[in-house]
Order: sequence, then structure tokens, then C-alpha cells
Amino acid sequence: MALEIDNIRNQFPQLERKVHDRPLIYLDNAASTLKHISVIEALNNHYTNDVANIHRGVHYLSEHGTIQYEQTRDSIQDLLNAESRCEIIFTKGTTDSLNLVAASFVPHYVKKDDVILISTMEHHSNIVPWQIQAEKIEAKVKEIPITDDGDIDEEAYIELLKEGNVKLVSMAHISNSLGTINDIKKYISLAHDHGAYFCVDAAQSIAHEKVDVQDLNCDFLAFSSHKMFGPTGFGVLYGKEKLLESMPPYQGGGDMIDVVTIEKTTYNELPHKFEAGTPHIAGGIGLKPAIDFLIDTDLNVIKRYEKELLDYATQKINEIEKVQVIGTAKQKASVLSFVVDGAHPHDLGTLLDRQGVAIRTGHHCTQPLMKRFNVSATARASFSLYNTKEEIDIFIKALNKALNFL
Ligand SMILES: Cc1ncc(COP(=O)(O)O)c(CN[C@@H](CS)C(=O)O)c1O
Repeated sequence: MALEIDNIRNQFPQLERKVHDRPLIYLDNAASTLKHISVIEALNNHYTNDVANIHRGVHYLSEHGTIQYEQTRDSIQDLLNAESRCEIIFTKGTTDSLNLVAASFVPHYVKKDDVILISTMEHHSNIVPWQIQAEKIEAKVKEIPITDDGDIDEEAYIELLKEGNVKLVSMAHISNSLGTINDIKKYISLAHDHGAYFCVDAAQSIAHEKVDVQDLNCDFLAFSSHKMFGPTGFGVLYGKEKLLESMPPYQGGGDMIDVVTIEKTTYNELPHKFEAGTPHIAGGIGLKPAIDFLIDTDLNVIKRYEKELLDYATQKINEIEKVQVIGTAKQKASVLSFVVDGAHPHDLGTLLDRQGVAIRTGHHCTQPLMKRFNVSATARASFSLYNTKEEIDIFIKALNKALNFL
């Protein structure tokens, strides 16, 4: 089965627009993807016809909204092949999900001098929450080094596990700065062999390849709605049921309680124990059509197509003198980071923008990784299933024009 690109592109209205009087060439999908038309329609319909609070109302609008919101949970359970719907916790996004695990799991499972392992390539939201919690209990956050290609240094990883006291490993499935696809199924098994739990940052993989949490056997997995064609401000934490049952609540408030007295409170069952207060109802309802679109489009087909785009873009950019691609792992997803001698990424990004091409420039919230490669920033093009080789040709032509200008 091949992607019908013209049909796909017609489902993303933003592709119609121009910027600086040029057709938009949107290559910043690792930051946030465009929104599928069904998501836009669902949000508009909700705010036009169905607004009400959910979970506690006894009137039609509240019950209708609750059913729609909870249908998203069922869809995510299917998407992830999770054993139970109560393993699907709704959050504000990947950052919130990782902070939830750090705030609730670490104080309960990690003690003084224990170790939390993260890799050099991690996003700041998969570094700082662990530092904040580890500091409180005098636990240690240690770094899994990466190779010059941007792969996990597997020997070093195993040595760190063998040193003992590792209670948790937290790692990106796919690097947002390098595009490296980590062999997390192997790394999860290694962590478990050494008595450690494993948290997967799936922010960059959920919309680019099939993620099966039972096959991976991960303990936690986090991702954001806005990186999979859905609304911003909404995300998911998957956690194994037994683990989530054993963890204290993340935040206190409405919905997460059973009985409240001034002296003491008992908590609601999963998943609600971790979902305090009125949630982003529209975000939850708006995410379901995005999931339906992903499942209907077939993630294996998406992965193959995006690999074609990445290989084409890499081949074309390598023809430009002075360009150095950062991130040359054998297994890569649709992220192309590069630097050019004598041209600051921000200048490149600005000149590309003037030609209608949207890429990301900067450290991409991965400052330890930038230091590892001795750069302060990179320019990053990131692709999705609605991008085309013709757009890549426009990007490369615009890049050459920018370089001639600088
Ligand atoms: C691997 C990874 N992990 C966590 C996050 C945070 O996602 P939030 O939805 O912001 O919570 C991101 C978001 N990376 C964006 C913004 S810096 C990028 O341009 O690369 C990510 O890529």
C-alpha cells in the first residue's frame, strides 16, 4: 500500500497557505505537526455544540462529552496495544507525563545513592525532571554516552547497568535532534535484566512508527498530541497498571479523589487518580480523529514513506559543500540536523523562512547533545507524511540561495 500524497495533503488545510507570498514548505514537524481537518472539525463542533464539564454532570451534554473524551482513551489503548485502558493517563503533553513519573515514581522507588540513567541525546524534559527529584533524595542522574554517529554507546550502557543501583532508565525512542531510532526493546530488556525500570520518551516516534507497549515491555511511555496531528496542551502517559497502582497521586484536586475529609482523603481508581481537575476536554476529544487518521493511514506505510523522504533529503543536502549532517546513525527517522561552516543556523533559518521554508534552528532543548557535538545549535528539517520530494527540492534550492547570500 502506498500513500496517496495528494489526498493526504488535502486533509491538512494549512498546506494551502502562503508565507511571505511563497507557498508554505513546512519542515518543522518534530516541533509540532500540522492539524488534520478532522481534528479541526472536532474542536469546532465541540466548542459550538457540546461544551460542558465531564465526568461528574448528570445532564446530556456532560454525559455526551464524557463518552467522547473516554473514547479517546480506548483509541489510545488500541494504538499502543495496552493491556488495560486504566494504563492510559491523560496529561498536558510529554513534558507533563515525564514530570508525573519523576514526581510520583522516584520518591517511591528510588533512594539515596540509587541511579537514574538518561542518555546524552535526551530532550530537557527527559533530563530536568529526574534532576529535580534526584536532588531531593540524593540519588544520582548518570549519562549514557552516545557515539559520533549519534547512537547509544551500548557497551557503556551495559557497564553502567552492571555498576548496580540503577532503578530507572529514561530514553527517547527517537532523538528530536539527531533522528536516531534507538533499539529500545533491547535496552528495556537489558534494564529489566539489571533490576531497573524503563521509561520511553515517545514524543518523536508515536506519529512515525508503530509503538506496541506490550511488545516493548516498557514500564512507562510518554507522548504529546500536538506531534501526532492533534491539539496542543494534551498528551499521554502509559504506565503498567501494577506500577501506577503502587504510585501516589501526582496532583491533588477534583476527580482524583474518592472520599475527602479534613483529616484525610482516599483516592479515585486508575486512571483518574492521576487526572486532577477539569482536563483539556477539547484536546482529548480532538485527539481521537488524529488517532483514527494514523491507524487508517497505516504507520508501517508512513515509516517507509518518511524514510524515502529522509534518504532523498540527506542525499541532496550532502551535495552542498560545507554542510555537515549531525546525526548519522544507521537507523534514523525523519529528522535532518545540519550545520554549515561560516553560516549560523539562525541566519539560515531566517533566510529560508523568507523563501517560505519553515525549519527549526537552535539547540532543540538538547543542550548536552549540542555540547557533545561541539556546536551551539543546528538547523533542523523534520518531515511528515504530507511532505514531498518536490518540497525537499524547494528546500535545497532555498538553502543554496541562502548560502550564496551569507
Ligand atoms: C524527544 C522529545 N521529548 C519531549 C519533548 C517535549 O514535548 P512537549 O510537547 O513540549 O511536552 C519534545 C519536544 N521537542 C520539540 C520542542 S523543543 C522539538 O522541536 O524538538 C521532544 O522532541
